[in-house]
Amino acid sequence: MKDAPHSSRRPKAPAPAPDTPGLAARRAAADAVDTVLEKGRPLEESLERLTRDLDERDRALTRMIAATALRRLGSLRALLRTLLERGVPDKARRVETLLVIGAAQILFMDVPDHAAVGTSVALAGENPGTAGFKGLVNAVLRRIAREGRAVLPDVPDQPTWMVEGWAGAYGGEAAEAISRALAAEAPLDVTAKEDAAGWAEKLGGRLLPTGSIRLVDAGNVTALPGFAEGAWWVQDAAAALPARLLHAGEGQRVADLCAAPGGKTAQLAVTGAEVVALDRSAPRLRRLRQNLTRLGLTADIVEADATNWRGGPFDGVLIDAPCSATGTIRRHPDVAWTKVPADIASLADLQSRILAHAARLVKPGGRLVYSTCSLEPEEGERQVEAFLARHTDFVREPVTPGECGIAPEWINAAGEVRTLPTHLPDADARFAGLDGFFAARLRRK
Ligand SMILES: C[S@@+](CC[C@H](N)C(=O)[O-])C[C@H]1O[C@@H](n2cnc3c(N)ncnc32)[C@H](O)[C@@H]1O
Repeated sequence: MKDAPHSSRRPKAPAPAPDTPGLAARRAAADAVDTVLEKGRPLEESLERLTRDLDERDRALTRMIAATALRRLGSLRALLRTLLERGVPDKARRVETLLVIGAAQILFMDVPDHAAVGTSVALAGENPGTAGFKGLVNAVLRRIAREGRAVLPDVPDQPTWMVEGWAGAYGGEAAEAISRALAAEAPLDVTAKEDAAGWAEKLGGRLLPTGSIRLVDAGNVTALPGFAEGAWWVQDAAAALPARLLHAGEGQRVADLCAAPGGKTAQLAVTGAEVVALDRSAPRLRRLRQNLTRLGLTADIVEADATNWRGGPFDGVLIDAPCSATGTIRRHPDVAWTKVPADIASLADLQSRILAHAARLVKPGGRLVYSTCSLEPEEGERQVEAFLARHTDFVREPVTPGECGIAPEWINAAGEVRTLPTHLPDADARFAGLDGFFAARLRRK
C-alpha cells in the first residue's frame, strides 16, 4: 500500500462532537498507550487517571483496548511496517498509536470494524499534528479489517532484547513459546482463606492442584460472591507458591519483607503464624492494610527499608523481591515496554542487598524463601547462587515434586521453583498458563 499523502496544507479538521459513542474510551486508551511508551509509566496508573470521568463500560473498554494493544505491540508494529512504505511518520508518533489501537480492536476484539476505524480516524482529526494523516489511518485500518489476522507477521510481541534473554536462559524454542504464552490474556486466579474446594464451586471456578482457584470470564471481581466478606483474594497460582514453601504455622514468627499489597502476607497470616509485614512504600502499605482489613486478617505492619531494618530473629523470612516482573506480562503487558536491560541490573543489585540483610534476621534452623515474578535468571537462579557462595551458613532446602501441588516440571535441577507462562497447559486456552515465578527455599544451619 502506498502511504497517503502527508499533506500539511489540508484545512484543520473540525473537532468531533464530544458525544461520539466510544470516542472518549478510545482517546483514553490512546493516551494510556502513549504514556506507557513515552514516559515508561505503568498502565494501571495511567488508566486510573485517564478514565476517572468515564462510566464503568467505557472504563472497561479503555482498559481492554490499551492492554490488547500493548500485549500485541510487537506484531502490530511489524504489521504497520509491512503496510507503510515510508514507515510511521516520525513527527507524528500519535499516528502509530491510533493505528495500533485501531488494529488491536479489529484483529483481537469483538468490536465492529467500522467503530474501530471511525474512532481512530476521528482521533487523528482532533489534533493539528495528526489531522493530515486521517486518510492514511482510514486506508490502513480498512485494509487490516479486509485482510484480517492473515496479514499479521508471526514475530514476538515483546522487545527483541527480552526474547533473546529468554532464549539464552531456556533455549530458542522455549523462548518462542514463552513469548506466545505471554501474549495471551491470563485467567483470574484467587486464593481462598479456607475451604478452597467449596469456594471453587461457589465461584464456578476450577480448583488447581496447588490449591488456587481459577476462573475465566469472571467480570467485575468485587461483585463476585465472597469478595465483600473477605473469603478470598486475587493472586496468580504461581504467586501463591512462595509463601506456601515457608510452611508457616501457629507458634512461629515470620517476616514478609517486601509485603505490599499483601497477597503473601495474607497467606502467612491465615496459617496462624505471627506475621511482620514490612515494605518501604507507604502508599502500597495502605493498600496492604485495606486488603487485610477486608480479609479479617492481622499482621504487624512496618514501613521500613528491608536492606537495613533491625528486627527478628524469625522462624521464617519471605523476600518477594522488587523485580522486573517480566513473568507477569500476561497480566501487565506494559511491563514489556517500560523495562530496559539496565533495570534488570539495578534491580538485581537491590535484590542482593535485601537478601544479604535478610540473612541476619533468620534464626539458626529457620527458613528463608526468596522469590521474584521475573523470567530473568539474574533475578532468580543467579541471585541465589551468588547468595549461597557468600553465605556458607545457608543451604538450599529443595522443593519436592508434589509439595504444595507443585508439578515436577516446575522444579529445576537445584530444587528451586521455576514456573513459566507455558506451564499448566490446558485444552481450553483460557484456562492455561502460570505467571513466570522463581522461588528458592534456603535454611540457616
Ligand atoms: C513484588 S512486590 C511485593 C508483592 C507482595 N509480596 C504481594 O504478594 O502482594 C515488591 C515490593 O517490594 C517493595 N520494596 C522495594 N524495595 C524495598 C526495600 N528496599 N525494602 C522494603 N520493601 C521494598 C515494594 O514497595 C513492593 O511493594
